[in-house]
Amino acid sequence: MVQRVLLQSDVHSKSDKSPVTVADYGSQVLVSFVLERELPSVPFSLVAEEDSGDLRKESGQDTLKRITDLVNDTLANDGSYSVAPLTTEDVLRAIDNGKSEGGSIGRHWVLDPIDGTKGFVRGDQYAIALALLDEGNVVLGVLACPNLPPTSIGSNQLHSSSNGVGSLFFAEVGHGAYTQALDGSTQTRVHVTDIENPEEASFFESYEAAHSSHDLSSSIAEKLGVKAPPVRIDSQAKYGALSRGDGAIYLRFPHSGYREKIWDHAAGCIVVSEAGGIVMDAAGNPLDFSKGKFLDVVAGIIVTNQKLMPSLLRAVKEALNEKASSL
Ligand SMILES: Nc1ncnc2c1ncn2[C@@H]1O[C@H](COP(=O)(O)OS(=O)(=O)O)[C@@H](OP(=O)(O)O)[C@H]1O
Ligand SMILES: [Mg+2]
Ligand SMILES: [Mg+2]
Ligand SMILES: [Mg+2]
Repeated sequence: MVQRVLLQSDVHSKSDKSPVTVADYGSQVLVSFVLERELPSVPFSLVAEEDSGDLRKESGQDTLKRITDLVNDTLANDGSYSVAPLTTEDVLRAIDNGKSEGGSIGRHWVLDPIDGTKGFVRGDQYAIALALLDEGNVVLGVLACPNLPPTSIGSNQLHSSSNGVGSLFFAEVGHGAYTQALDGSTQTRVHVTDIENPEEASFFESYEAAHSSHDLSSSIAEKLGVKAPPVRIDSQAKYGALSRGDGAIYLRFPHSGYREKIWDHAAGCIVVSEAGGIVMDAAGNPLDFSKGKFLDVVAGIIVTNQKLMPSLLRAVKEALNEKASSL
């Protein structure tokens, strides 16, 4: 809904030049509000992407007002909470609830209120991604993908909003991964594909070439013998689609200097792992979510099933060596 009516004036640029919209802030306010109310007995710590800095400036006042109206309309339409309308101060405070640093001690919620903001603004794929860290390990993950159809996708169905209902994925450590349509239909367990032959595999990568090297992934795919063209979609919807076998491999190789954040991978990582897949960095290390808000990965992130991982790792090492020797 917000995606459909979003005005260009509601898209802003952050200090790192990435976009943020009233929907990113509004989603962070709503998730923070609901977590606090639903789980009052759990000490509340939230590591979330957005902060209130720009909204506290004079230039941010109109945006803050629009976020507050959006959140109040959403709460009123939903009707689950009978509370007085939130003030702009309440909204700033709810956003700032997301300031925790995470780490290896205790429990922390990890939130990307809109992952794939560029996809959201384009009308393509995006996700709301929430995970729970316990002593540095991801123990719970939920991915809502409003534009990802609940049935398996082909590459031709991905680049425009689905007018129908989207997909929800969730996983708890040791209990498998599940999906259901976002309208609340029955839950089904998901499994990654059991393809062993890379010639039958297809792979996902970022839609945005600025977020992941398409050249490197194409060289890896070629070495591995993958025949299908890349399926490019925004956000952790890639992890969701992979968890139910829509594709076999996800390759992510950010350009040098970029540091990955935990909220871009925590929920997706547990969904895929509980669906039987493996998520590693390019050196074959598991992702370490215990170091605060950054993920220190070697070169990039690769995801696939147990059978394909050894040959994928070999192809990645070869492609990275070739790239290094050509520099
Ligand atoms: N330069 C650069 N390199 C690598 N990654 C970056 C970069 N800039 C941003 N980001 C992060 O990418 C998140 C979305 O990327 P995705 O790969 O999921 O989607 S896509 O690239 O838009 O297709 C995106 O998440 P959101 O900000 O939540 O949309 C960013 O955290
Ligand atoms: Mg962002
Ligand atoms: Mg993100
Ligand atoms: Mg985001």
